[in-house]
Amino acid sequence: MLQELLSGAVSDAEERLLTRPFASVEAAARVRPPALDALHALAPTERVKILAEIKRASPSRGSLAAITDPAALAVSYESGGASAISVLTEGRRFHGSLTDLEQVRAAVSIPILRKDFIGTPYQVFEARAAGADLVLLIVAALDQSTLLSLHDLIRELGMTALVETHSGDEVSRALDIGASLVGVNARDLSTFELDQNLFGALADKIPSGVIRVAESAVKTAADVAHYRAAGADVVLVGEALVTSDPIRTLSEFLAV
Ligand SMILES: O=C(O)c1ccccc1NCC(=O)[C@H](O)[C@H](O)COP(=O)(O)O
Repeated sequence: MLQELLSGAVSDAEERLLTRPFASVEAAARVRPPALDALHALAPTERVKILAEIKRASPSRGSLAAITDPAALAVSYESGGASAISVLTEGRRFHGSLTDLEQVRAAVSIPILRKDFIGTPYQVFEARAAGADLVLLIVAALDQSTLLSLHDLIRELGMTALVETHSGDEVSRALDIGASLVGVNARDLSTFELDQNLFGALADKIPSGVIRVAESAVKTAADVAHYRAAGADVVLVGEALVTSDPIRTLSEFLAV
């Protein structure tokens, strides 16, 4: 499933390349105002931070929320206290787009993550051109040299990579490329199985100085507290926010 999601996202980008050549996207990326400092926004503090996701649908859960106005939802996230916003831009299974990201960029002043299946430099330039400050790199989807070169490009463009892992070996690979922001996804992206204890099992492998992000499977404030107790600096939440009153839910989650 993961390789299918990656190859679908890469071929959709190849389709866009036909009408928006590489050089013009790269130029648009390089002339944007500097990216926001996501490492500062997500830095560890005495309180857990929330990376709030705009998620219409997913392969594991189907349709979640209509979200006709992603910018309005992003404004709610920002006013509810989210530290950064994740925008799922994958179209086939998550029903997102780069237009969503552009609209969110115009509406909020906190960092924005392009959450997608990234496998090529073109997609990284697209992210920056649309206003992203962070880009997701999924270790399981990429060989080590591609992971390193995409990570270097993200940094060269002044952005931050959220390097996502799902095993101890993947955490080692993330640290080997010099990741400063490492996520542990409770969701196995091939089987969709959720393991809320995986973050706690891997957190010790992530050294201090590297920001630790617990991803997925948060339904309640108790779930946020579970991740916080296991060492999460940041918790990434999608479904629980898009299927509730986000401001109320964020206030419960941030009270942990
Ligand atoms: O959510 C899915 O079904 C999914 C399937 C395959 C690849 C990625 C998938 N989701 C991306 C995510 O990692 C989540 O959207 C994110 O961590 C938030 O998860 P949740 O709070 O459980 O909605």
